[in-house]
Amino acid sequence: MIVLFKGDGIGPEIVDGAVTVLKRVEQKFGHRFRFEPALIGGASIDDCGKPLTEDTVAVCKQADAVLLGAVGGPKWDSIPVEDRPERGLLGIRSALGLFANLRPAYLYQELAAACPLREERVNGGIDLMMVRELTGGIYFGKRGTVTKENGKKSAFDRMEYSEEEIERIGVIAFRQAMTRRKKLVSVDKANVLDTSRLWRSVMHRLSERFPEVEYRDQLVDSAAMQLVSDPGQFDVIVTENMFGDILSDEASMAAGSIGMLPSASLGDGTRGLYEPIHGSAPDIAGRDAANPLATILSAAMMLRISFGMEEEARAVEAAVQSALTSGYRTKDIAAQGETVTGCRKMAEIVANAI
Ligand SMILES: NC(=O)c1ccc[n+]([C@@H]2O[C@H](COP(=O)([O-])OP(=O)(O)OC[C@H]3O[C@@H](n4cnc5c(N)ncnc54)[C@H](O)[C@@H]3O)[C@@H](O)[C@H]2O)c1
Ligand SMILES: CC(C)[C@H](C(=O)O)[C@@H](O)C(=O)O
Ligand SMILES: [Mg+2]
Repeated sequence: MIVLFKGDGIGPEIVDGAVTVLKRVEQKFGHRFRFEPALIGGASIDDCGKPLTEDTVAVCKQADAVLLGAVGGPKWDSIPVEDRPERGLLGIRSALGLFANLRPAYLYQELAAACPLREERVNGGIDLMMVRELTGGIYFGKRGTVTKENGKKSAFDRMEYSEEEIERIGVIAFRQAMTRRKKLVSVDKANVLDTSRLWRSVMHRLSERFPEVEYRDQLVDSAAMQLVSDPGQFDVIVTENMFGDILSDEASMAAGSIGMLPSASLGDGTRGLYEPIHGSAPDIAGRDAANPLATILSAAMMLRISFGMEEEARAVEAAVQSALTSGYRTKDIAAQGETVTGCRKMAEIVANAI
């Protein structure tokens, strides 16, 4: 069973696109997926006042996989942070124990013109895997706002990591590297933060267990710079929650658009949550202008990881490649003068190419 969280903004449009493709996979390969629609984020707030309910969490715990569009938008921006749509997303990641977030960034040759980096920076190709810790760090630490004696406020967000949390994400990253080009960069801020120094010492220990992996550490500010100056050098990057959030949006531009980057959030078993890395894009919502490919590629990751359907996953990825090779472009990936295809049509083109 697949829980479908359409969410907010462009969420319904891009999830519909992914479902169009999954229905084609059913037809072509003789499967039958059971889709279970559920509410999260602003859609859930509008329905019952909460961004995620216990009943919804219970349904997700019964599921094989969860496919999510995006949450959030201006309508809910003035709600206190604990009740905002984004809390629903953090809540489901945490409730399902999804500590490992895999965010592959790949530049399709056809999209080189859409990439804002100069050609010589990307012509060696870009194919990297960001492994982001997802249920710890500053996102989940103690936080608060206090009023001081002088009447002014002070706020804090605490960042904490245990060795166990670092080790389990590190193991995932080293294993990813072993299945790829065997290069791993761990990104931290060890020249300032204690959490980063602990992070680094655990990664060093792990690197002895994976001697075939060429390992190095890099400070986050320098990594941010290198991601735009020479993105092709990276194979696997492992980093903590907030650095990974920021660096993956940055890496998406090396791939041409944030509308191209899928993700898988995983825990100990095969159940996963699959979602594009981008948000609800309120500026283009409801206009059939969103790029559905990140969500479609997330569905491909779901087929591969949660359902063990390698052939089907490859068929979806090949269909995305074929749509791009045939010249179809949503607005975000269209170079000057290229014809623009809408969200629904793009999904149909991909589905028909399977
Ligand atoms: N996983 C999630 O659900 C998630 C992720 C990030 C942000 N958000 C939320 O989304 C809301 C909007 O955030 P934001 O504007 O900072 O980031 P965003 O990722 O929604 O949008 C940033 C820019 O990228 C464009 N964009 C994003 N996805 C696109 C797609 N598929 N096709 C074409 N263009 C696309 C948008 O139009 C916008 O110009 C906020 O409420 C934020 O909290 C949710
Ligand atoms: C919406 C927000 C909570 C989320 C995050 O920061 O993890 C988003 O930016 C993402 O990248 O999935
Ligand atoms: Mg983000």
